[in-house]
Amino acid sequence: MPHDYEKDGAAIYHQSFATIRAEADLARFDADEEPVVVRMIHAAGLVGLERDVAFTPGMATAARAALAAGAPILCDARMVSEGITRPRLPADNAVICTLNDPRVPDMARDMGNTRSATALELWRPFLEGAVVAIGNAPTALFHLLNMLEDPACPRPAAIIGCPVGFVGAAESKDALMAAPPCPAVIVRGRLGGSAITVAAINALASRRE
Ligand SMILES: C/C1=C2N=C(/C=C3N=C(/C(C)=C4\N[C@@](C)([C@@H]5N=C1[C@](C)(CCC(=O)O)[C@H]5CC(=O)O)[C@@](C)(CC(=O)O)[C@@H]4CCC(=O)O)[C@@](C)(CC(=O)O)[C@@H]\3CCC(=O)O)C(C)(C)[C@@H]/2CCC(=O)O
Repeated sequence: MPHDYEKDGAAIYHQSFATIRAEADLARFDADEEPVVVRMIHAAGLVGLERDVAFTPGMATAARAALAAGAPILCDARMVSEGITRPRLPADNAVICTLNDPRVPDMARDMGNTRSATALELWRPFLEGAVVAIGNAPTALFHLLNMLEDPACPRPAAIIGCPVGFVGAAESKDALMAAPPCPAVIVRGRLGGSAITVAAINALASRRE
């Protein structure tokens, strides 16, 4: 007997988002934030994630405006940059991931840091007004915060700071929210990851759903 299952992609999304809106407590999010949180929950398959999502005031509005104005999107990992749905982007925005640049391994050895963190040194020409998406590497978020301690370092328009894991993830996100250098959103604690981060970008790039 063949399995019967939903085969219409739009219907699957519709049903998922309706389930999330029925089950999650989204009351504290504004109209620009709510669709972002819905997509983050959707990517993680985890109602309850909303309790750990923290925006600085106006972050979602600022990120939407930056993307509409053509801001580049700077990603820590290819898993993030590859997940961004290009047709959603409002201004054919550049999506940049420098992790696999051939200069990075030698630079990382010289800097004594991970490739993920070191790759951010190649962001400097693109950083002003950019939307940053860090979904994997805690060291990348820590290094970005260190770069931005220099007042001469160009400022991004917004940071999605959702690295994941057990070493440095919670600490790097706490550091971001303790002194945000620009509008930011995080998922507190160990939770995070490339899929959740991509989902946030894809929501911010879309008209409200
Ligand atoms: C310590 C690292 C962590 N990686 C995690 C989780 C995942 N990483 C995957 C993959 C495929 C990649 N991770 C690298 C970024 C690699 N991961 C690290 C580093 C060693 C250090 C980063 C850091 O601590 O901040 C890092 C290498 C580096 O020198 O920077 C990756 C580049 C490794 C590689 O393939 O060379 C690669 C990224 C590929 C890309 O997309 O461009 C996983 C899929 C794991 C797997 O393969 O099993 C997974 C994905 C998680 C996600 O949602 O993004 C952690 C948990 C973040 C961990 C850091 C924290 C910890 O607690 O250990």
